[in-house]
Parts: sequence; structure tokens; C-alpha cells
Amino acid sequence: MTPETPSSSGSDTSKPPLKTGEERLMVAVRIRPLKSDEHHRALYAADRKTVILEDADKNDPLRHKRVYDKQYTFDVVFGEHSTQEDVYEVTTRNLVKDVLNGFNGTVFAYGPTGAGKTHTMVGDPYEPGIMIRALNDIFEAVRDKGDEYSVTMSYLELYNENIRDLLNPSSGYLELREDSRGRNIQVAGLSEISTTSTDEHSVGESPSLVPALKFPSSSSGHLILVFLDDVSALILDLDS
Ligand SMILES: Nc1ncnc2c1ncn2[C@@H]1O[C@H](COP(=O)(O)OP(=O)(O)OP(=O)(O)O)[C@@H](O)[C@H]1O
Repeated sequence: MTPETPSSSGSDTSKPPLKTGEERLMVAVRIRPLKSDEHHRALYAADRKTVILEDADKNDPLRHKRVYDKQYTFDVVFGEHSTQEDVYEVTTRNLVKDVLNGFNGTVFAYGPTGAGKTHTMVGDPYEPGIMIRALNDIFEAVRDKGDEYSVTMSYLELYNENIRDLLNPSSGYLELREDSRGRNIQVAGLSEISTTSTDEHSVGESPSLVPALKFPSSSSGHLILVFLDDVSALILDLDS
């Protein structure tokens, strides 16, 4: 990332949220509120797409009045007062609609410790995060169409390059396998369970989610919800 470069998608993003079916990468930044022991904000949202990173030596008298603040542009920037709903609405709601239509989607949260990944992806019962909202939307959408969809779920953790099945932790470490053409990568032996609601399996309890390496070969939709914490992933498959 260099200052004042366009965001990764490089496309006109003046109208988030994404429309359903639009195929592209969206990079969003969320700035969390300062904690009680943090007294100075060096990074802030200048507008809905721009982050300013303040120059650490700004007050150095030797540097006179020269300003070295850096400006970075993203598809969307959420300021410290952004709500969980706002973040979900802009980044993920339409992705869920795409998954229901058979497309594949991944939501991937990345950031240093304490940045707010868990808060944004999982949240709490009062302020549910992206994962919970996405799952609820999926289950709500398929509730009345039980004959049209089946939902299966896998849940894995990748930590220190070891993969564990969080739905069956006693199975030990699992291996990645790919077919001869390298197209279909699977975690061998990963549990896959049928599910009909977020209540049925308590997915919010183990909040470290990572890249689910299970890519589709059929027309079914796959949603992969990931956050790099201790690295684990929740994979939802929708077959219609
Ligand atoms: N947008 C936000 N609004 C209010 N509080 C927030 C927000 N983002 C993060 N926090 C709070 O900041 C603290 C750190 O956030 P969180 O645990 O989500 O970080 P993390 O990126 O998951 O960290 P780690 O990688 O260490 O697990 C938590 O107390 C969380 O509630």
C-alpha cells in the first residue's frame, strides 16, 4: 500500500454497498474507538473512503511546519462511530444474497492484535457481528424454502500450520488434499454437518475463525467466513 494509491479493486466504488452478483474484491477499513489507556489518535477517517495516518514526528520543532501525514484510499472506511449494522450492510449483506444465488463469497478480517477483528466478525449478543448477521440472513432466506436449499457447515482452525476440526477436535490434525489438477482443495476428513439455524450449533463461542480451503466444483454457493486470530474458519455450503 502506498500513499494516495487507489484501492485494490481499482474500480469506481462511489456507491457502496456492492450490488449482488458483482464480482470484485472490496477492501474496507474499520477504525475502532480509542481504549481508555490510549490518549492520542494517529489514524482517522478523513471521509468515507480515506484514512489519514498522522506523522509521528509532527511536533518535532526541527521539522518546522512540514506535514508528512499520509493518506490512503480504500473502497470504504468506517470511522470509530460506525455500527455493526453499518459494517454488515455495506460489506456483506449483498454477498450473502450472491451466495444464495449460487455464487461463492469470502469475508476475511485481518489486523493486528486488538484491532477489532473479533468484535467486527463475531461481536456479542447485543452487537452481533458479520458472522452472526450473515448466518441469520442465510437461515432466514432458506427457512421458507426448505426443499430448495440444504445448508451444511464445517468449522476449522488453522494454527501454527496445523488444521483442526472444531466440530470434532478429537480427530487430531487434518491434511490438505488437492485433486490432480490442483483445482479442488479440501481438508481431508473435515466434518460437515447439516444445520438449520444459528441456535442449533453455537458458532459464536469459539471466535477464532480462518481460511476455509474448500472450493466448489458444483453450482452450489459457498460462504467462507474467516478471521485471523488464532486462525480458524467457518464454511457454509448451500446446495440448491
Ligand atoms: N468498533 C468497536 N467498537 C467498540 N469496541 C471495539 C470495537 N472494535 C474493537 N473493540 C474493542 O476493542 C477490544 C479489542 O478488540 P478485538 O478483541 O475484537 O480485537 P482482535 O483484533 O480480535 O484482537 P486479537 O487478535 O488479539 O484477538 C475489545 O475489547 C473490543 O470490544
